[in-house]
Amino acid sequence: MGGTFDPIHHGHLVAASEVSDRFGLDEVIFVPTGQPWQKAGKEVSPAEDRYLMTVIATASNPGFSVSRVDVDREKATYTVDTLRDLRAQNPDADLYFITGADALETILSWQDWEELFRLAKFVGVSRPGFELGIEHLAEHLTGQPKDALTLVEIPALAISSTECRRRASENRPVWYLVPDGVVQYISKRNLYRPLDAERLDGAVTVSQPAPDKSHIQPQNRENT
Ligand SMILES: Nc1ncnc2c1ncn2[C@@H]1O[C@H](COP(=O)(O)OP(=O)(O)OP(=O)(O)O)[C@@H](O)[C@H]1O
Ligand SMILES: O=C(O)c1ccc[n+]([C@@H]2O[C@H](COP(=O)([O-])O)[C@@H](O)[C@H]2O)c1
Repeated sequence: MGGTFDPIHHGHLVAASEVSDRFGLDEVIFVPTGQPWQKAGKEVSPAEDRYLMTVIATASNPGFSVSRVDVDREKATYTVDTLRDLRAQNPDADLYFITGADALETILSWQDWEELFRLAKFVGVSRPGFELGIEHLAEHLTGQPKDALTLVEIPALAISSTECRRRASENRPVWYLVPDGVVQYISKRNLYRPLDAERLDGAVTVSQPAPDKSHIQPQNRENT
């Protein structure tokens, strides 16, 4: 499953889990983009932060892993390259590429899109606010195997990374929209920092009070 994951949220994780169950996948590989060319001009967090948040979010699931192929490639991220690299690393695997309804809508604008269906089977998942359809692709799928593209309804989670970033920048909670470790990573790295930095600094001070040392004996204090 490819994505910018800025930050990764429970919508991504539910999509991966549902598709894994539906297709009996051995593993779901999350592939954070390196340089998402269709988001050029928009502010995107450093690839290393997005990669680490993805590692944190998936660490507890033995069926999930994270690949650096896109993060380490020193050029714009194209799915055609992602799939070629994953194919080279997994020559005997059946590859599936999981994509949400919104991304599927734009697939004909992707680099070398004609090649994509030769490299992997595609799975399009439902997403609130977007039509899950293949009308725009129908003529391009003729001649392809029936399972070249499958549409899957998943439990609806109206979560987006955009909304998570907005909330974080307004100092509103992202708890339960993203995994707990990702909430903590966003705070630790000051990602999506509010414009009003003073307000954030205040909030950090309040949420991270100095440790209570009143239980430490006076002689111990002298030793520290
Ligand atoms: N809530 C969701 N339900 C189903 N699929 C989703 C959901 N959120 C994202 N996806 C899919 O996950 C993939 C990666 O998405 P991406 O990292 O761009 O997240 P996003 O929430 O769409 O981000 P942004 O709001 O910054 O555009 C895409 O294929 C996208 O369609
Ligand atoms: O290959 C392309 O040209 C292309 C263009 C836009 C998006 N994609 C892929 O679609 C996935 C979701 O992208 P995004 O930007 O919505 O996070 C991710 O794996 C991207 O690399 C791929």
